[in-house]
Amino acid sequence: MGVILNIDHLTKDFYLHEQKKQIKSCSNISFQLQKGGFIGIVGTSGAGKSTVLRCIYRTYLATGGSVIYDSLAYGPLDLVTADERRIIHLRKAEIGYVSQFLSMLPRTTARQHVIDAALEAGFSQEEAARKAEEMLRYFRLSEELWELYPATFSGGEKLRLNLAHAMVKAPRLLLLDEPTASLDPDTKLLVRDLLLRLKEEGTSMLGIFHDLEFMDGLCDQVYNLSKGHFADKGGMS
Ligand SMILES: Nc1ncnc2c1ncn2[C@@H]1O[C@H](COP(=O)(O)OP(=O)(O)OP(=O)(O)O)[C@@H](O)[C@H]1O
Repeated sequence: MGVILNIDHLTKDFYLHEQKKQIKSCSNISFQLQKGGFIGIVGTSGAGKSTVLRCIYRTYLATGGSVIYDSLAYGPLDLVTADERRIIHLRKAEIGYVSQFLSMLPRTTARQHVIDAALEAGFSQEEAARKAEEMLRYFRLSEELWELYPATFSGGEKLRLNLAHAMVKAPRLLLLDEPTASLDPDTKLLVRDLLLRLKEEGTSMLGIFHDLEFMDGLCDQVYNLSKGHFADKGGMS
């Protein structure tokens, strides 16, 4: 199968200019994700879990180390140093990211937001519209909301829209930052089923979840960031 993501001594420091203070967000993180694999990330609060995902997605620029991603478009590429144009292409076509927070253009309806993601991934207009509907239905976003701007949606509605937006692309690599944090148990199960389906279809995934039960049977390995090594399946070793 091979390795899709090789993270080597990844380090991110922040310098707070006003306080003249250096913050170590994550230090010397090294692990590999196999193609089609699913690694769950655990660790104490503040250990740097979100920072690692953001450095991979390049919303944060790492201060040290490398993140070699075996891309379809360019072959093996260091996401820490890759030029912005390539990063933008990979986000559109290959790498998905879901967090608890919705980020979208202000005057875009819920339906259009998901269609845009499918178009970016290369689907035709007709396919994009069909796939967007399928995802919105799957995540049970009420049809009454489809033509509205999501600014007024509830937390759970925003999250379900986020999931539809990320998953409509069926990305090659999916980064999940606590995507189920504010969901009810039924919707959590929907997310879990879809992640299992994506896994069967070959998507490689890296996810932060606080719910260890949710991770059970989904993740092949659990990486404990605070301890810097792979933990038992329960994630607590
Ligand atoms: N933009 C930023 N500027 C300054 N410090 C930051 C920034 N982002 C993260 N940090 C710091 O880096 C450390 C790690 O944060 P991060 O959000 O990655 O932790 P986490 O393991 O995901 O925590 P939690 O489980 O509580 O969400 C924290 O001390 C945080 O304050």
